[in-house]
Amino acid sequence: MIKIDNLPNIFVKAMPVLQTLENAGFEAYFVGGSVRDVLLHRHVHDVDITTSAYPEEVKQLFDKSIDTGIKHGTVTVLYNNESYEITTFRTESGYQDFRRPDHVTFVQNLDEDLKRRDFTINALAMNTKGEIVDLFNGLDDLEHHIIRAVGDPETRFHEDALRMMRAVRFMSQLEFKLEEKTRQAIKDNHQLLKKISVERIREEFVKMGLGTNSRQAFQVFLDTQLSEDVPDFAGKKELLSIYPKLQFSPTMETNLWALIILLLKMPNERIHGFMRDWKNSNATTEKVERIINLFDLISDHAPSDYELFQAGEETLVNTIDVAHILGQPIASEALIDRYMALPIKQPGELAIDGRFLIQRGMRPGAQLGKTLNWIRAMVVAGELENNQEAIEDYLDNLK
Ligand SMILES: Nc1ccn([C@@H]2O[C@H](COP(=O)(O)OP(=O)(O)OP(=O)(O)O)[C@@H](O)[C@H]2O)c(=O)n1
Ligand SMILES: [Mg+2]
Repeated sequence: MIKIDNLPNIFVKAMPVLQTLENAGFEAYFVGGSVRDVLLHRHVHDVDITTSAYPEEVKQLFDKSIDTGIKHGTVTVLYNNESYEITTFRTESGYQDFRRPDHVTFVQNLDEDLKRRDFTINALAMNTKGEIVDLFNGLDDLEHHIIRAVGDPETRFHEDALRMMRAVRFMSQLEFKLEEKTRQAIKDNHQLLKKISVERIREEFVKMGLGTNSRQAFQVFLDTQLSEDVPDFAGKKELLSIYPKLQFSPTMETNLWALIILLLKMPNERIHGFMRDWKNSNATTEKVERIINLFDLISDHAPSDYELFQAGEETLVNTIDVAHILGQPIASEALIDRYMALPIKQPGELAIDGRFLIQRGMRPGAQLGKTLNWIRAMVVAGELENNQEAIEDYLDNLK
């Protein structure tokens, strides 16, 4: 049996939680992503615990707990200022709608619990001694970098169709290959994805897009027809097939969306609806629109200092990144240098504000806004010094 020595601190800190369960006569294991990631020497961001104890029994053993998903057997326990999700061994049955089990059945052993998990590499468990339980050759698949469904892939995808998106997401994040039967089952069942909420699909899509192997994963996303069953991608395979041929992968969510929008050759007035279809936040949508606007502007002409100022640093850097990924020649260093040399880089850096103009006797209103914009433009253009006295002199001379 494989045994991990020198467990990362996140496991060491959680060990007393497992020990508490064991001391009370229950079984307890780390399971899922944390076990996979420690074996891959990847960063472990959280640990999930599975146990033979029923939720009520778990709650009795710890001072502080929250019923996060008690219907599905999950209790969140607070221990030493950390929170841990503890889920009772369970199977799932009766998948009426291809997304969430109708009901869960608690089971008495770990084997039954591991059987219903999505991929062999996610069906590994680890006990308090650091020993790995591997019922489906997950260790072998980890070693050979293979994503393979546990047991029958069709059954796994009918239980939860989101798992098909998880398959390509893990391909991208872990740089793994997709086992042939698992791939075929996705191809045969991609339309089940229609039943899944856009929020859940988006989460996996973004993780795929930002993974280090996103271009290879995207190719499989297209080949298996998964792309036909996500918002606004149906019938767009040809345009999207550029993605796997790009030189680099995006590392920011806003830039991923901007790339997709540009590849889809989307008219500007469609962007808002597209982002809404994917249930993106207004904040993300606004950032993406700013990137597209600047991209269009830069493609059209060399931006003026004021246009660079209006774009702002974040949008400028992101737009340069997007252009770079698309292989568009763009004088990125010169643009950054020019931006850095601007007398002011943000509206708030102007030496005066509206209040200052009002103190000088201007009335609040549209004219005041125009004057402020005008002064700002003069300062950005380097035609007026950014200090109160210079600006006052300038305004006095206008009279
Ligand atoms: N649709 C799903 C979602 C999750 N799981 C199981 O629940 C575990 C935890 O799920 P989750 O945290 O969503 O994924 P992780 O594999 O832990 O990956 P991540 O690092 O993104 O958290 C998975 O490893 C897998 O065993 C599953 O079988 N089917
Ligand atoms: Mg996880």
